Amino acid sequence: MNYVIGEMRRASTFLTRTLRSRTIKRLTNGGPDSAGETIFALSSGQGKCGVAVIRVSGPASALALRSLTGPRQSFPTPRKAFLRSIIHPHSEEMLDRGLVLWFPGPRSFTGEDCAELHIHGGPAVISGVLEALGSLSSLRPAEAGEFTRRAFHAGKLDLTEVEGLGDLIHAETEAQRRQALRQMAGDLGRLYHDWSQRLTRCLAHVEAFIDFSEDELIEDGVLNQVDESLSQLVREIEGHLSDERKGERLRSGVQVVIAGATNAGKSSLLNLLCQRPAAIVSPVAGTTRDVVETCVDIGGFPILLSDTAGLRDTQDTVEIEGVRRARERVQQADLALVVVDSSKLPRDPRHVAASLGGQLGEVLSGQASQRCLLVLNKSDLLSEEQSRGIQSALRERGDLPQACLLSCHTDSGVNGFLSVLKNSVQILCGDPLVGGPSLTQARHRAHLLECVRSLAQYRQYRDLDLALAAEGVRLALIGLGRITGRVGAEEILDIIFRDFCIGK
Ligand SMILES: Nc1nc2c(ncn2[C@@H]2O[C@H](COP(=O)(O)OP(=O)(O)OP(=O)(O)O)[C@@H](O)[C@H]2O)c(=O)[nH]1
Ligand SMILES: [K+]
Ligand SMILES: [Mg+2]
Repeated sequence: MNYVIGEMRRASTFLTRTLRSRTIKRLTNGGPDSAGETIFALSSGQGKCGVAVIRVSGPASALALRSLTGPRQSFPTPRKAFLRSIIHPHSEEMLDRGLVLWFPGPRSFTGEDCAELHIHGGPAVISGVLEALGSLSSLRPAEAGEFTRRAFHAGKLDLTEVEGLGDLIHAETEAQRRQALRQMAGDLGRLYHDWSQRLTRCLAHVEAFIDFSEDELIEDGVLNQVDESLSQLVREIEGHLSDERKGERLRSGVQVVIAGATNAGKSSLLNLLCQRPAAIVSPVAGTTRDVVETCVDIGGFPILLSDTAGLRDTQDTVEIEGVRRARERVQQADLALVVVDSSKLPRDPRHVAASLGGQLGEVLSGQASQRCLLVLNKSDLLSEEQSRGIQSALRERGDLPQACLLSCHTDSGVNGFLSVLKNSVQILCGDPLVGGPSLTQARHRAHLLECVRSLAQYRQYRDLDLALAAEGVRLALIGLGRITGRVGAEEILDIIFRDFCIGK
């Protein structure tokens, strides 16, 4: 978009006003109060290990490194590892020999001067070196997350990248690692940043229209272009939101519930999937009452598996509560594994599908859209003929969900079931490397919804009161900025300068 802006004076008034009274306040609280302090911490895990890494960040990092390596050893060149004796600065006792690294700011993780000491991982060595660092008056122990917070304030990472880093540290399965790594690399942040920039441009154009249209200093059609850009943006954000929570699910684990009639073998299936006797198995109907939960990795995807009480009518008050909890879990689950005792299915294959449909309805209680898999257990109890009959009934299963015939006792059919389960979970989580980056947190979803709502305000007031409409765009921008933690006056100015070619 090109504007015909005649007067520099007017333009600069507009800019100043944009800056002073309409700027979006920096959402990052300015910066760390602790800037200027030098912090240190053990960055590797607690407990005995081969190598431990101690990190130092802040202006006194060089001093700390010099103090702990003594005057007779040369100071390391940047970003290279050097073997050095680590010496207590006051007692001059040698504490260890290890690798030291020097990362002068701003080319460091935190953007500040940083040092790393790679020492032996024994508890006494670690505490000795930490004590030596603490004995230097300019240093103090870091608080939780303080290194990353400094990296954020230095602009090294935006909030989505910080969250990606946190997720990477906590990733337990391959797919979680891939998703976290992608987010940490800034894919998600870039997507939101691109949206922010487009919104900012729209906002600048609406504001310019408010200020200059009366004097006919502005091209016609500017607002139409804004309308079009905003509609396109809303479509993209809504597309990103309608991902069926794939990324969030992968991040926090897919909720899979095992449900069905008593004694169908639900607890046996749970134990088989987690490879340990997590739940009690017995021939007594109604053995499981509480929900039994366990986490399993199915083909790289994280699953939160819950075994539930068998569904039946009962007078036992404890069991009644168990059944209530089971039904609640089924409602909340991403995927239900409905377990059926196949040895109790009708002998006549023509009646198998109807019987399965009835049992399924009993478990799902009307939730037709619920994703589920049928697990026909105890196949070891079937005759060859029965087994063939069930298989053929399943081939013509009509509107029944996918079904697997297996035995928890002999493991027959279990591999086939595992691959069906993996496929279902993969569909629920998506491939974190394919397509746009996934929405991974409820926090992002909330801010994006806020953004879409605010853009509806723009449309609502566009022809009634342009100032109110512009406010909608501004609120949308704040919503997006909250996700990355970066919406600043400077960014608005950058775009205004670029688009308006003022003061080149
Ligand atoms: N023959 C055979 N028996 C099985 C199989 N799976 C489970 N069972 C037996 O079926 C009985 C019930 O198994 P559970 O795993 O306790 O069944 P459940 O569905 O959890 O039962 P509730 O918790 O009481 O609802 C036990 O005696 C198991 O040993 C199987 O594949 N074949
Ligand atoms: K049982
Ligand atoms: Mg059980």
